[in-house]
Amino acid sequence: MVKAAVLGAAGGIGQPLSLLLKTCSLVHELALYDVVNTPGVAADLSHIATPAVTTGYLPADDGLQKALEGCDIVVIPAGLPRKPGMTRDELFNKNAGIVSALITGVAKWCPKAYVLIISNPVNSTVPIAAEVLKAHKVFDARKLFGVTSLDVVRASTFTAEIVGEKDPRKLTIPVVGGHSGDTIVPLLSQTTPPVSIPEDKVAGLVNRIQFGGDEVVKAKDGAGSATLSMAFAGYRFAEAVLKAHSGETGIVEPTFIYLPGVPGGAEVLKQVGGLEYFAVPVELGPGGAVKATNPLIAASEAEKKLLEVAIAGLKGNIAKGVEFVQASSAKL
Ligand SMILES: NC(=O)c1ccc[n+]([C@@H]2O[C@H](COP(=O)([O-])OP(=O)(O)OC[C@H]3O[C@@H](n4cnc5c(N)ncnc54)[C@H](O)[C@@H]3O)[C@@H](O)[C@H]2O)c1
Ligand SMILES: O=C(O)C[C@H](O)C(=O)O
Repeated sequence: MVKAAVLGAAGGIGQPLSLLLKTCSLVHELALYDVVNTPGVAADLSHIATPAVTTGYLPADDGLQKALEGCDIVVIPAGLPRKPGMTRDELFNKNAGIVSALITGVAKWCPKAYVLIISNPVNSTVPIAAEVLKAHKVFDARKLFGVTSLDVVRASTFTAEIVGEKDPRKLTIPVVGGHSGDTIVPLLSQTTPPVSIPEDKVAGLVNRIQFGGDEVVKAKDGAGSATLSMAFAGYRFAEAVLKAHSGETGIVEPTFIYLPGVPGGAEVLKQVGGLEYFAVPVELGPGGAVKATNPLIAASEAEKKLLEVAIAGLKGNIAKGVEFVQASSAKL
């Protein structure tokens, strides 16, 4: 029996993501938590004829505790989205506190759950989550994931457009680094099956993958950022974790992880100047991350330059998250 919780379930991502989880045959109980509107969202979803029993919780009456108790997987899209002109880092001041409070709940009530962080800035909110779990002595790096799947989905979609592949799902592209602008590094040279991208199109394609989020923020014109494509991508990653949990083998998905705590992570860490967090394709198993793969060694010269820029950007983002928790850890 698998219990899943969505924290931030009434939001733009939370609602469609909860809908997809409600239709997932690997989920038996679905708990929706938000500071608003979850009773309505849960009532609505509960009429769908699938087995997952769906309940909604608000902060009152120990709602977070009730949502999290017994959870096997917690997906967190709670927090503010960007408006045009903002960077993801500008969300830090609001979202850092939201994520650390929710992870404190995870540490207390479901410390063994897989935790999938969607809330931005992912480059900092994942280190925040890790530090909170460490402070509570329940940190298992194999179960904490920064969800970078939207970058992977975009890489397939935009590359397919350029090479004339009608079904983007056929293209697998390792996207590594972090989740913001030039910390996102698509390793197009390692696309499988191999594709031939016209040389004059490569830089534009890389830029579109790195700044795809801005494209949506701009188009939504003040009404938020990617929600539907994110729900698709977040569900894809959650389903991968659940399939691996149920024993399916051979599942590999890129995700932003704490390298020192994942088998194979030390190899990647050496290659990224000692950064402790980095997204790489990760093999998943019943306990979460089984092995971090290292596609960086085979990066092309141009990709190595992109990696240098990503590493420099990530350093500050990661330190900011770690320092936020260390400065406030007395309050946890
Ligand atoms: N990782 C990614 O690739 C990715 C992609 C898209 C968006 N995001 C991020 O996901 C987050 C959510 O985006 P959205 O478009 O769904 O925003 P939204 O504003 O539509 O929804 C956020 C929800 O979080 C809830 N919330 C706020 N504080 C909370 C708390 N303390 N506890 C529980 N719930 C709380 C809000 O009530 C709201 O329902 C943003 O930070 C956004 O930047 C990440
Ligand atoms: O761009 C954003 O702020 C949301 C998200 O991180 C995205 O990549 O779409």
